Amino acid sequence: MKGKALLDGKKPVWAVGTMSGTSLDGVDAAAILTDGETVTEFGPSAYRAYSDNERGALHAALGAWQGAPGVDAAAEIVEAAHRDLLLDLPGEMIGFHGQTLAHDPGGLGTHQAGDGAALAQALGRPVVWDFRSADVAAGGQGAPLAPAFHFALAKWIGARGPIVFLNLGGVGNLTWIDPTCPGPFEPGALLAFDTGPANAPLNDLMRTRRGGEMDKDSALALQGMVDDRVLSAYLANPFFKRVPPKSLDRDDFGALQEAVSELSDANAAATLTEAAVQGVLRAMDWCPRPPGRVLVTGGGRRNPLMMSRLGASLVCPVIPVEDVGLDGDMLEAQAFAFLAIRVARGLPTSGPGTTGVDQPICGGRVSLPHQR
Ligand SMILES: Nc1ncnc2c1ncn2[C@@H]1O[C@H](COP(=O)(O)OP(=O)(O)OP(=O)(O)O)[C@@H](O)[C@H]1O
Ligand SMILES: CC(=O)N[C@H]1[C@@H]2OC[C@@H](O2)[C@@H](O)[C@@H]1O[C@H](C)C(=O)O
Repeated sequence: MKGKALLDGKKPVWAVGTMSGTSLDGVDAAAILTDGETVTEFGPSAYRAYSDNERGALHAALGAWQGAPGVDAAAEIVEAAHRDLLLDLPGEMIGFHGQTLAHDPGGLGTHQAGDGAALAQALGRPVVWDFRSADVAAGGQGAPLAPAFHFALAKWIGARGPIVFLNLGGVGNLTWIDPTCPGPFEPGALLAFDTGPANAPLNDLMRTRRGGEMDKDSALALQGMVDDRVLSAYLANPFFKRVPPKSLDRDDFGALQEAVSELSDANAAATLTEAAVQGVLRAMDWCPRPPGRVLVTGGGRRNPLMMSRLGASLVCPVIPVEDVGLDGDMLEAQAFAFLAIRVARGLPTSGPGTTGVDQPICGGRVSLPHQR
């Protein structure tokens, strides 16, 4: 269904957005009151962790496309987690991202597991979903999509000059913003792209070698030394020279994972942490003008080594988004609530500066309850 029919006028609406991110830790859900252009109010949020079994099944389905073995099971895990989580959260509309299993914008497309139409039926509320496919079909990267929300947040915090939002999730992505532009898709307002792997390779290392979930508080990396040979080989990847916008699949840097396999646990963790940092530093070189601040969101802002290395390497302050009154655990979920309202109003969700698509485009499908 066309989004435009769903919401007329500019009255702010409560929407709930969800994100099941590339770290595979669980599902975040957060409500915001918005007209899709400005944020009026932040609402309640909730988190549902995946169990070890669920995470294992999702992990096993990574890289799989529709119809492949394991994909239906993965989709059911994602939908069940959302049914649990969303029952108690208010919101007239849901922005459902799903779980990215595979992302190949120049080739096979992009694949988020989870059926928004089934969720709309189960929850009795309209669900906006499949946010990335239309952008990819139009020649865009299909990611990142949070930048339109980052732009609204830059206005919300009263930024007067260029700033950067840096998301350190499973994959890293940054958004450079000129908040003096009237809208997110005016030429020059945004430049956004993925920076490289962030927490995903570290999480995988901890899972396979230590049976853990993450390198909590950089405990392991702090005991190790960066392997310069592995790091240089990683940084020679042509991805870093590619002009943005550009996006990544979670496991695009498999060679890095392989290269650290010969290192000790601690040296591997130190090297993967530094690889995430170096990806961001390379990315910062693409900023059209130096930002006044880098506002960090996503779980990596809790990684003390990653944060101190970034802080020591960049000339501007690098601070968690909490320092400007935002919630770094829920920011991406909030983004998909915001994007849902944009879709419902027929507003663009991506543009040349964010996904490289030729013209701003409104992605996302709307499914109403009782209408499959
Ligand atoms: N205290 C901590 N110390 C080190 N790392 C942490 C800490 N807390 C969280 N993390 C890292 O952050 C990850 C979760 O980040 P986040 O929730 O932003 O990822 P995501 O939403 O799945 O990713 P993406 O933005 O790629 O979709 C954890 O899996 C872990 O790697
Ligand atoms: C294909 C896909 O799911 N990409 C994610 C992933 O996780 C971080 C980074 O890679 C970013 O490009 C994107 O997510 C955020 C929410 C985005 O679209 O803005």
